Amino acid sequence: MITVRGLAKRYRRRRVLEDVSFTVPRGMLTGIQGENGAGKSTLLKCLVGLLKPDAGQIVLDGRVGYCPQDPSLIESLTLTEQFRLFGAGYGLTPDQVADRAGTLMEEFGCARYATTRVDRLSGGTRQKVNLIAALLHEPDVLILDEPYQGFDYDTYQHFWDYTERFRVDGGSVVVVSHMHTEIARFDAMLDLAAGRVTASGRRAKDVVLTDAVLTDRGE
Ligand SMILES: Nc1ncnc2c1ncn2[C@@H]1O[C@H](COP(=O)(O)OP(=O)(O)OP(=O)(O)O)[C@@H](O)[C@H]1O
Repeated sequence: MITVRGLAKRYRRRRVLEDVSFTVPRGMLTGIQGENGAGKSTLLKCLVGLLKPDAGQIVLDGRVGYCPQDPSLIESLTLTEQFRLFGAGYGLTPDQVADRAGTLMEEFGCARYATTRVDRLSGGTRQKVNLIAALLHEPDVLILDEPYQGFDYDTYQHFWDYTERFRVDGGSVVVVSHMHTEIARFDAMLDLAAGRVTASGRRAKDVVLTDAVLTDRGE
């Protein structure tokens, strides 16, 4: 579960997030949309602790997998080495990393690049590595910033299948998406504009933060 209340963030005098509040219950797939520069990536970076908000509270339950908009990969490492490094950061054993990375590379169609250096990969394959790195430790909460840029059609479909399974298994997912054709996939959509979010979609009421949610959580 993700709970955000009264989040505010500015860069010097540029106020990007004014007062953002929402919740994403377990088993829910929520999109975030908004025009370029609306603050979507800023919001996600605050969620995962890469940016310190100026005000507000964030509660994330469980392990978090974060896929940044721009892959933060080490160019000179092979995929296997890259995942070993991420795995160590997550506290996984080398055997756990090998097992999990092997499965995910097969699933996302990049196993043949296991011993290829990152700087020799195509843009779409780099993006697969970026996504796999976020999934390696079997997170409970997924925070994905335009994760499918450059994916071929099969991988794109596979991404949505994976996300759907993750959601059905009780995970919480937030995806920044500009793909209006995909809007029906989301349980709810958060529109970010002028530093605030409004919710739409079939489960819009479930992402609106109410005092009841906060009371349930004992806050
Ligand atoms: N480190 C930074 N320092 C100063 N301003 C920044 C910084 N990062 C982002 N900004 C500004 O904050 C605003 C929000 O940026 P952000 O990247 O969060 O938007 P976005 O909604 O993700 O955009 P896009 O759809 O283009 O990815 C923009 O005006 C951007 O120029």
